[in-house]
Amino acid sequence: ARWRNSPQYPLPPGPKKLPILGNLFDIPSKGFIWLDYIEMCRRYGSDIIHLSALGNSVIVLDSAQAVSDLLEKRSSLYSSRPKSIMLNELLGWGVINITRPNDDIWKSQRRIFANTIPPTDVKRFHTKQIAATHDLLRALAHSNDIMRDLYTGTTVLIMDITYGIQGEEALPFIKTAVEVVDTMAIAAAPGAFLVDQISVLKYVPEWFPGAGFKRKAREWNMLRTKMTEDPFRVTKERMVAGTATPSLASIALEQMDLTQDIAQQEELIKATSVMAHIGGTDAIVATMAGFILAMLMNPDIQTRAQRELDRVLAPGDLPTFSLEPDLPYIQAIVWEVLRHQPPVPLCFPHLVTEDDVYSGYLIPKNSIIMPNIWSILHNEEDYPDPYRFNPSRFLDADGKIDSSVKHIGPVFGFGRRACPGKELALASLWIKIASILACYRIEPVIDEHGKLAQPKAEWYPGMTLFNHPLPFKCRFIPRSKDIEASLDMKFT
Ligand code: HEM
Repeated sequence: ARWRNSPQYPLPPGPKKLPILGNLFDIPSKGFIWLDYIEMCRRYGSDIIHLSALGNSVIVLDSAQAVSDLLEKRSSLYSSRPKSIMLNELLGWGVINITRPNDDIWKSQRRIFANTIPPTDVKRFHTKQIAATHDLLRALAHSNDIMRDLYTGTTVLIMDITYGIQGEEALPFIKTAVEVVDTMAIAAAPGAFLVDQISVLKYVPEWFPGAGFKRKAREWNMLRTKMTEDPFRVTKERMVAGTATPSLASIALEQMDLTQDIAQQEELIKATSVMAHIGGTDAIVATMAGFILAMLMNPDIQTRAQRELDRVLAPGDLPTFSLEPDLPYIQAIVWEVLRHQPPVPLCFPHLVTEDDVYSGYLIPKNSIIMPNIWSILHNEEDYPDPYRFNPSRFLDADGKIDSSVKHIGPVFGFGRRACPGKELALASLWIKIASILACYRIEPVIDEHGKLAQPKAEWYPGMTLFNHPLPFKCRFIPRSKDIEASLDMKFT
């Protein structure tokens, strides 16, 4: 085993372990696994439980307190990542920030992020965010595939921010990106591939019965290379030609230390860029789709948001970032969408690098730590009636932001590993949500009997670490023709 028991402290509670296999059959593997883990913690009456499977030690943390005590306050111990053979080695993703152990390569990539997308200066991307939002508004006017339009809009923006690849030029990159993110989500889920439990399996030849994972891995690795190399090449060519616009990749390339190994620095920038592309797409699309569903299911909330916008905007105007302080209800909607359906409900697993003791329990070195973000954001004490979609929970009696309500920070992870795209993501979501509500009434489609067909609001039920809605249909009905001029288009 890669971890060991201690004679002094017991392991945290958890299901009974079988010899060798441990809890292999207790580990949830069907979908919505965050709910299974909540249930398991309840069963053992503990906000920290222990599981093991074929030599891996897994700790599930179920409360804000435990997560803060360990992942935040003891961040130096709890900020590595488990090694996934499927994801890191066979698919080749071991080079990017999110999968990297807490080594120098990881630190360098975080530094590139901090220098090129600084959380204190997301303003530098406001113009790009507004342009992408207006493109999305135009696309939604005639949308017959909302998910596709949300993906397109999100990818176009992140390609601009990451590589300076703008508008329609970005479209060819989208197909690869969608496929890649799916493969990563499947490969990253603990227990998804047996190869991660039994590492010698990686040497099995591809044609061997049962070695389908190797064929998959080879195809998925080719996709990764394509997604990493193609856009980076474009940025470099443009820099040479003098036609590049500022982007994460171009700024980082300009900031390279020419006295050091250039090839090595380029590899780091390439990895940071593809990471931004991946991190900046899927969670935003899931959140936007979740927002649209929430508006369809809660027409009164939509009406209240539109009233707030109508009080602040002149007819024909679209929201700008300077209006943020005047639109607290829109802010509350953004937070509530993220809280109600967090896009990455079990975070990305952390790894503890030393033996530790917490609440009288041993946390063995090399344990995989799974903080349950879903559970933290559905805690009844912090968020009464947590399954109800209710943006007002973030506001006081005067409709202002109530600073005593717990912030949705956990949705972006913890400690030194916390999402470096947080501020960029919140700004993108805010402007898109405010603008869609200003421009359109979101309505169900009309069925063959002439009745409003309320969508079912279903979420992907398979085994994945990413929580996202299944495709659905709705109508975007322009609220006023006055906006046509701002968008430079005609609605009909
Ligand atoms: C709604 C949007 C987003 C959500 C909910 C989200 C959530 C998360 C979460 C939960 C983690 C894991 C943190 C941890 O392990 O403690 C993470 C990591 C990360 N995210 Fe995001 N993210 C979002 C958008 C973005 C964007 C826009 C970018 C980049 C432009 C980005 C880049 C990253 C990177 C690079 C990491 C890895 C950090 C590391 O391992 O050091 N994310 N994100």
